[in-house]
Amino acid sequence: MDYLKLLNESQRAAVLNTEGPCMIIAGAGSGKTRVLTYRIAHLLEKGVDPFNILSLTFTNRAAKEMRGRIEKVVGPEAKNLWMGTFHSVFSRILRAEATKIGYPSHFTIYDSDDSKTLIRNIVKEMNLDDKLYKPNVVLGRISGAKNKLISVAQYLRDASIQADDEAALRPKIGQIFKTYQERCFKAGAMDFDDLLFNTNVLFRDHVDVLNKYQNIFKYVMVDEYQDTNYSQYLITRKLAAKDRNICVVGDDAQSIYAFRGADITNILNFERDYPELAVFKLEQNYRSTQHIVKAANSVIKNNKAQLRKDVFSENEEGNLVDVIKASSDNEEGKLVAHAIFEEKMNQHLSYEDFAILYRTNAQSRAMEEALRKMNIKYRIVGGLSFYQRKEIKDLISYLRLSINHNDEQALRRIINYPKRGIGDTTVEKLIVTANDTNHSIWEVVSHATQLGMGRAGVAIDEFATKIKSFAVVAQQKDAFEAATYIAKHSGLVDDLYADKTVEGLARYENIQELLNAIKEFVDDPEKEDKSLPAFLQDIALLTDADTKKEEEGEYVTMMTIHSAKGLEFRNVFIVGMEENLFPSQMMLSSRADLEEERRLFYVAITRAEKKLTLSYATSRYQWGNLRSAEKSRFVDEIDPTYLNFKFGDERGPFEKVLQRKTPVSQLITPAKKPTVAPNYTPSADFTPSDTSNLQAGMRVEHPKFGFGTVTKMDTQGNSTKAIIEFEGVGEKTLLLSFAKLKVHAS
Ligand SMILES: Nc1ncnc2c1ncn2[C@@H]1O[C@H](COP(=O)(O)OP(=O)(O)OP(=O)(O)O)[C@@H](O)[C@H]1O
Ligand SMILES: [Mg+2]
Repeated sequence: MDYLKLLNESQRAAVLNTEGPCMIIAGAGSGKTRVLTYRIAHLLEKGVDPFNILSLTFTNRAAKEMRGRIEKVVGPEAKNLWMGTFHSVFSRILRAEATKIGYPSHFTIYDSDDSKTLIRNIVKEMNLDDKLYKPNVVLGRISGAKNKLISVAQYLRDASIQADDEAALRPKIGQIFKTYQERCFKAGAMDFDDLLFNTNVLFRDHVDVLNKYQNIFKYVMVDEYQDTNYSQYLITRKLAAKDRNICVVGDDAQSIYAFRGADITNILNFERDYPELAVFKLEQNYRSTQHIVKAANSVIKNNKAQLRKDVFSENEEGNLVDVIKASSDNEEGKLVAHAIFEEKMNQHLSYEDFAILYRTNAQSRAMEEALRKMNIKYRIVGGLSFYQRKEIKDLISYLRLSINHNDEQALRRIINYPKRGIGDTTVEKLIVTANDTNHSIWEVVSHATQLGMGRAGVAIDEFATKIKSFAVVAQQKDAFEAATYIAKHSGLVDDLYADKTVEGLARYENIQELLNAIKEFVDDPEKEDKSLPAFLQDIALLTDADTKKEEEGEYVTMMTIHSAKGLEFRNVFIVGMEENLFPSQMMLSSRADLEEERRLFYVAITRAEKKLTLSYATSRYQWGNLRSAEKSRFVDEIDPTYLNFKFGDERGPFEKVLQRKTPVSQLITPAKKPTVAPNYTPSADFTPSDTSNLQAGMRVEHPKFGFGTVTKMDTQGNSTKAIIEFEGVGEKTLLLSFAKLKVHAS
């Protein structure tokens, strides 16, 4: 019971109070997540079966971390806990039960790109004005409705739930919504919101299923409860209705997802639903210095809508909050980069101790440039992730279509990629036929020759045959073997391979990287299901905050404030503290919006443990124009006793750094070598490459990297990697089943 010693009195009380409904609404850094973690550990110690505990977190990463901590207390049993985001836990349940609500168990999960493309297509098919019916706007409306559990029928019936401008400006949103749902259903696909919407449908229409899960989840816990929407609220309420062992933790002052339907009334509803509720208050912040906590308090007290809390810290007083003023966004980047470098050197820190937070992803560019110039390594969380790249989406579409032939978005993406003579008109024809006859596009595709599609018919037929053969492979092999097979036989690899530009090579390497990721998935002892559908589900459910690439070394973390929720860093920089940027221009028209923006600032401040720095620029490029900018009102809301202004003209320590004659270079990792061998022309034909006897020391040739020597072979399971030092290019790790290599005598 050592873990109980790691808690203060109120935290301990909340941990020990395992039975019945319980709510902890408490300030930032007060140990809410810690309480949840040890509460679960405590339940397990008391003998509760891990299979009976459900814990819902904000990101999959948070779940993983929590599981790790619990494992330290109770051992490997922690693996059996149900943990993850709402979307990942409930998609797992939907997989098992999908057929009950008319979906295939291998349903596809549409990401927001798929959803928007589908909407764009529907708008086109309906001959509507695409400037009025922008995919973003339409998807926003559809998503808003689903999060409130409003069905298409209800939406069409009840004009009062439509937004103000709809009747006049966009009267067809309801119709688009209807077609969109029909098309998703026909494609055997659910979008993100459907995962929650359909879980509610499942539990509403199938009492036996609901009972089953009520009996499984004897204890339900939700972190970041302030950011749940109505649909999530209802799911947890239904699940907990039998045993009423539900514990939610959150902080109303950190509610930042109203735009996605998060609803603060869920906290009030909770009190109404469970009159026997035990409420715990935590007020001591363990994360931050006193100055940081006080600065945060002075900001949030400007909000009218909030539950009263007195958050205090008994940590050291700490540094004042630095405020950096720069003359431009580029200078801001430079000053921040220098401040990071300076602080790291003076305090003997690691780059891992630093985070740069911004309001929108677009702000990362100037920061990245500055960091790169200083050779400070950084990693961006979220943003355009690996899985959104074109070539990756192409291969994933092949994988998806092999698993679910009805997947319309996947099919449209690759039916003529690589080119196989199925032109746009043919594709249009297929879609019209599918819509007119109420079939899925695949059903039309697989009967193309009967439908008299002419010459294209043959190509379509071949395509269908290919996909069917992929399905067979996917059924028999693990995710890695299946994906490698599909990558090769789809023609995609050859197509990328034929592109000899630097970008082409990068795309080719990305495909390799995806296969590496699948290999890792298959080799992960924690994954029970190694099949292709399991892998696809895994990646479909990554949240923005999950897309951090795990790389060796020390990196400064960069991300939006939204993604930083729940995290903590020793040193935090909040950049772009300017009017119209933060608070965002779009959030200035109502008090509610402005208060949400202020809560976002509160979240940002409270991520810092020891030191907080705010920065702003007096001019900035936005949409290609240089604009003058003004310091954010939020800076002025902080009690000036806690601030230390560092103006551009009295830079002091900065000046010294800026003038330093690059001693910095000694810390620099050498610039990346080019990835294409310089002045190299292939000496041979690479098609029949036999690498079965490849060994360290052998000399090889690669059509892009040129000549090299094998330094190491690495076999794991049935996959072998060769580590090769290429002349003029450097070391590369290649998967043998995939690499085109010619072996020369050593
Ligand atoms: N009783 C305690 N003794 C020492 N450290 C603690 C204690 N409680 C919490 N902490 C530490 O304080 C930090 C903040 O805790 P935690 O992340 O659980 O807070 P939180 O309330 O979930 O914060 P947020 O509102 O940002 O989600 C963590 O580093 C945690 O380990
Ligand atoms: Mg937390």
